[in-house]
Amino acid sequence: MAAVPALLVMGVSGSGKSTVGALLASELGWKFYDADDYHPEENRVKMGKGIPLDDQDRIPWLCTLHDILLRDVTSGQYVVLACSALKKVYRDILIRGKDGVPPKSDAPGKEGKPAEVQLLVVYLSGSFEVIFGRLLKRKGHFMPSELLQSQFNTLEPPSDPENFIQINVDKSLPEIIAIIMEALK
Ligand SMILES: Nc1ncnc2c1ncn2[C@@H]1O[C@H](COP(=O)(O)OP(=O)(O)O)[C@@H](O)[C@H]1O
Ligand SMILES: O=C(O)[C@H](O)[C@@H](O)[C@H](O)[C@H](O)COP(=O)(O)O
Repeated sequence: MAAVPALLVMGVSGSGKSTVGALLASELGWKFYDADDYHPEENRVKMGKGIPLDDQDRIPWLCTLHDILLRDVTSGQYVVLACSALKKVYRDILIRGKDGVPPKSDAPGKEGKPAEVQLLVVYLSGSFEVIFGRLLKRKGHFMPSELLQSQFNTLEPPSDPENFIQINVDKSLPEIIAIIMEALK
């Protein structure tokens, strides 16, 4: 697999993004970002009330994350981002910024190619039952476990031609890290 300067660890709430992402960044010596830390207050309040986010809530947040990734990668900093990135269009925004948002039909065409972040997507997949069980045990987090079904409903697993690997969350953390390290060789 070609070398990439950025890893996106994605999946539904409770799939292990933050845990795997932080471990991986530490193992690789790369900078770690947790997308949860970049949600505006309104998004946190909304999720805290048990209301799922929609595209309007997520798109500005994803654009901010793209800007951070692009800034770091352009300066030679390698990064790991843990982010739900549930839909294909969300991952496109992380890669291409707002140019990843599908244009409105009357929008004029864009000249030139937008700046892209080359990333490998690590998709943490698992059953509703396993992940719900982990969320129930997780303490001190603003995300209510009742939102998990909406996360599964929104989820568009990555598929070709996206640059991705899929790992089942039934595996232990050391196994998951080893698989990702192998994919980076
Ligand atoms: N592979 C794993 N095996 C067992 N427990 C895990 C695994 N990955 C994550 N966990 C646990 O599951 C819970 C959810 O993980 P977390 O990283 O917070 O998920 P996310 O960031 O995707 O919401 C945490 O309590 C974490 O310790
Ligand atoms: O796009 C979203 O709906 C959110 O990003 C969501 O997917 C995320 O899961 C929350 O921020 C809770 O954080 P945890 O993923 O850590 O539960």
